[in-house]
Amino acid sequence: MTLHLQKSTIQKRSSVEITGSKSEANRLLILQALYPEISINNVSNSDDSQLMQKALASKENVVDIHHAGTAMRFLTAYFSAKKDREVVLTGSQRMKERPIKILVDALKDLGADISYVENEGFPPLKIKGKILTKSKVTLKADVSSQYISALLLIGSSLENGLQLTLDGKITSVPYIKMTLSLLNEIGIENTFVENTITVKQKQTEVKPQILTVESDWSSASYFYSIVALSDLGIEVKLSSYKENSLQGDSVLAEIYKQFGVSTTFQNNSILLQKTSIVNNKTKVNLDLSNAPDIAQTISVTAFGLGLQCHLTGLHTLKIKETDRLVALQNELRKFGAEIEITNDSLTLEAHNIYQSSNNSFLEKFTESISTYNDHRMAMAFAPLALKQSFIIENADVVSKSYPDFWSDLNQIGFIFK
Ligand SMILES: O=C(O)C1=C[C@@H](OP(=O)(O)O)[C@@H](O)[C@H](O)C1
Ligand SMILES: C=C(OP(=O)(O)O)C(=O)O
Repeated sequence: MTLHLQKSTIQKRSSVEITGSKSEANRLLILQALYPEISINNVSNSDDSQLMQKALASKENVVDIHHAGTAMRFLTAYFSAKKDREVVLTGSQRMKERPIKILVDALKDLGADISYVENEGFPPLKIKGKILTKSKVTLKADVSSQYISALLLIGSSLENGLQLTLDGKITSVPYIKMTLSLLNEIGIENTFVENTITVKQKQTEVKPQILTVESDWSSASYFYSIVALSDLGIEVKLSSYKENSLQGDSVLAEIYKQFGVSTTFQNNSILLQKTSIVNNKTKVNLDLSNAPDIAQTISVTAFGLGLQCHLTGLHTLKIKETDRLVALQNELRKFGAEIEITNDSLTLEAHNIYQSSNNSFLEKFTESISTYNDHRMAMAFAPLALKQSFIIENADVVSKSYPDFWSDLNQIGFIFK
């Protein structure tokens, strides 16, 4: 689907209900498969969570999780420890390029039987489930926290629990803490001290309980960007959110203050308001190693406001749905951005493209934005429609995390052709 976004203005006041966090949902779905006493409310309607549910219910020999990174990693651990189940776990072409050796080696150290079907170090994987007898393992922690969460999620079902030693600088830490908090919520004891995490074996039954998934903060980021690029006084209310979130991307509330957006927690909602005009001399300087999924949103917001911006801690972006650093560079340049990237950083120069008279830039702009099979490319660029009309290619990629994205944008005032 090619989407022609028209230059739009959003309503003065609007509200949007956002689907559950796919990160929380995919963890709880694994835990529910291990402990059926758990019920889950507000499961994400994202493709990634639908695929996780389908995979867990499947009796087939081949399980295909398409683009879903968390499903790939979490199910690798889950199937490894599932006695008498043999499965080939595969995914999209991109998934076959996303490394998994660190997790596979750690599981093998615990006793798992996993082999590579195509290329060493990458999916698809042939997994022969068995009882994992060992409990101590060391793994590299600077590539993806999902390998760590995958192990932690099955830790309490292992004979002797789990003791992980993390090697190197730990990346995406809030996602590891989210996993541990959810384990805590269902009564699984764990500790995280310096570089060692322990998960105790579950001795007693998990109590029947309902867990409610908070709405997705990464999805909220696009509304932060929309409000930041809108006029003073604009308000968008998002539900359902809480002040003490398990999601690291809730740091948005703090980050977007420098883009003139205030956040007020009200019952189960957040009210985003454009409360100040941003000085064009503002220099945005952020380390996003704890919140990699909002790097694209923040880059586009900074560009839309014409601000200088230097983002670091982006070393994981190259192995996500696409090489997000290259994708951002290619697409922001189409809008006239001066942007430089390294393997772990991105720098944007200040500009006054949108301040210059009569949208002179707009007339020059004919290209359309490529999305690289990456939902976040489509969603991060959409707010620029508040500045000018443009085309988004393969706009349906958004369904990976946020299937209702375009209808929600339409509801608040975005116009499409
Ligand atoms: O555990 C999770 O739910 C996630 C962890 C992060 O990945 P990395 O740890 O690979 O950075 C994040 O980018 C991804 O969208 C979801
Ligand atoms: C990186 C992401 O997802 P995953 O790694 O789970 O595919 C994401 O949603 O931005």
